[in-house]
Amino acid sequence: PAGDHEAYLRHALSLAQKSPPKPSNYRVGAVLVNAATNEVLSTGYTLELPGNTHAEQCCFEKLAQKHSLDDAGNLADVLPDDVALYTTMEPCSFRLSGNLPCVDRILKIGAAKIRTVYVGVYEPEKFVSDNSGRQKLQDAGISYVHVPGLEKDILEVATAGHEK
Ligand SMILES: Nc1nc(=O)c(N)c(NC[C@H](O)[C@H](O)[C@H](O)COP(=O)(O)O)[nH]1
Ligand SMILES: [Zn+2]
Repeated sequence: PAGDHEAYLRHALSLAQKSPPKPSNYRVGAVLVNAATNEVLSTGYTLELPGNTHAEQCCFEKLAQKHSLDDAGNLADVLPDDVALYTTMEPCSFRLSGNLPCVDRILKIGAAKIRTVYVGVYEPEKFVSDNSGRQKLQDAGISYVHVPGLEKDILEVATAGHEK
């Protein structure tokens, strides 16, 4: 039910608040859920893992570590059939750092397992003006759902490290 979606995004937003503010990125939180059982499989927030890491990336890498996988791209081997990714900001399709975008990380895991991506906000124009993630995910057969209602809170947290 729709109410659950907001609850998962609020959980992701609470994770985003743990992210150290930086002027060059956004503070984002992500939660990976087994949609059939509502079990939370993994969580992540921006910079949680060492390096210039994204929330979704941390979500995947933590779960890969838990399953002794050296490449999160192989998570399909250990994921249940109907997984949902909740992320406060839509997955990146390009990163100014040149690191692998999270849309590509999702596509590597595959639509057979990650069925739906729920996002709280679209990426603002500040760093990357034309996030093409939605189209790429939908083209791969992944449902892409914007969950309304938390935009103001999500953006406030996401941009806390930016010059006012
Ligand atoms: N969905 C999402 N999750 C994150 O954890 C995060 N930090 C961003 N941010 C998107 C933004 O486009 C990139 O942060 C900049 O493009 C700079 O790229 P780096 O982050 O340095 O790789 N987006
Ligand atoms: Zn990303």
